[in-house]
Amino acid sequence: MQLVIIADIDAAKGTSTTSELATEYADNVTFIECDVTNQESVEDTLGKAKDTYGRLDIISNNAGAMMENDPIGTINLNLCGVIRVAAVAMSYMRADKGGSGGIIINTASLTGVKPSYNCPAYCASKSGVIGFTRSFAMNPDFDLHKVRMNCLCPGMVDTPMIQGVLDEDGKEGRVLNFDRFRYAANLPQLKPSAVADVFIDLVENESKNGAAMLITVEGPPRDIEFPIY
Ligand SMILES: NC(=O)C1=CN([C@@H]2O[C@H](COP(=O)(O)OP(=O)(O)OC[C@H]3O[C@@H](n4cnc5c(N)ncnc54)[C@H](O)[C@@H]3O)[C@@H](O)[C@H]2O)C=CC1
Ligand SMILES: CC/C=C\C[C@H](O)/C=C/C=C\C=C\C=C\C(=O)[C@@H](O)C/C=C\CCC(=O)O
Repeated sequence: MQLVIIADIDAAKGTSTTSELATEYADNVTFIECDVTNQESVEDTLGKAKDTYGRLDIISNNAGAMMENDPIGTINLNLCGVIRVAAVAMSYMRADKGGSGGIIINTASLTGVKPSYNCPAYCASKSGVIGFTRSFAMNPDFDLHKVRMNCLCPGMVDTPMIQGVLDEDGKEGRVLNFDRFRYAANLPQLKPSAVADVFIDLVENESKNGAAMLITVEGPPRDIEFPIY
C-alpha cells in the first residue's frame, strides 16, 4: 500500500489538497504543516512521518519560490531547504542505519543550467540544487546507505507560482523585469503532469542516480549532460 504525507507551509492549501485526494485514497494521505526553512519543523515533520508509517521510501523535495526581492531568503528556501530535508530524511532512510534505502527527488529548474538575468538568486538556488544532487549521488557510501538522489529541471510549468508572480503586477519585485517575465510566461508551458511523469520514471528506474532531468515543451525529457573536467 502507498502511504503519502503532504508537507507544506500553507496549511489551508495543504489541508484542502489532502481532502481532495482522500476522496480517492481515503486515509492513505495525511497533511503535516512544515516550514523547510526551519530545522525543528523539518525534524518534527519527518519524525511524525516515520512514526505514522514506519519508514520513509520516497522524498519529493519540492518546496520553492521565486522572490528576487529577498535573494538570501530565496537561497535559504530553495537550496538550504532541499539540503535540510535531505539530511533529516537520510537519518531515517539509510539502509545501514535501520532504514530501507529509497530515493530523494529534488525539484531544480531549467534555470539551474540556463541563466536568466531576471531572477539571478532563483537561478543560483537551482544551480545549487543540481550541484548538491550530483555530488550527493557520487558518494561511494551509496553502497551502504542505498538512497538514490536525482533532480528535475523543468522549464516553465503552469502552476500557481507563475500565476502568483503575474498577479502581483511586478510591484513586489519577485522578478527583476516584470515585462520580460510576462513575455516568457506567455510562451507555451508544461503541464504539471509532465513533471510528475518524470518523477515516477525516476522512482521506478533504479539505475538512475545523480541524474538532472531536463523537461521542456520542446521535446521528450532527457538527462542533462555535463562536461567532465
Ligand atoms: N512553475 C514553474 O515554472 C517551475 C517551478 N519549479 C519549481 O517547482 C517547485 C514547485 O513549484 P510550483 O508548483 O511551480 O509552485 P507553487 O507555488 O504552486 O508550489 C510551491 C509550494 O511550496 C510551498 N512552500 C513555500 N515555502 C515553503 C516553506 N518554507 N516550507 C514548506 N513549503 C513551502 C508553497 O506553499 C507551495 O505549496 C518549486 O521548487 C519551483 O521552484 C521548477 C521549474 C519550473
Ligand atoms: C523567470 C523564471 C520563471 C520560472 C522559473 C522556473 O523554474 C523555470 C522557468 C524556465 C524558464 C524561464 C525563463 C524565464 C526567463 C525570463 O523571465 C527572462 O530571462 C526573460 C525571458 C525571455 C525574454 C525573451 C526576450 O527577451 O526576447
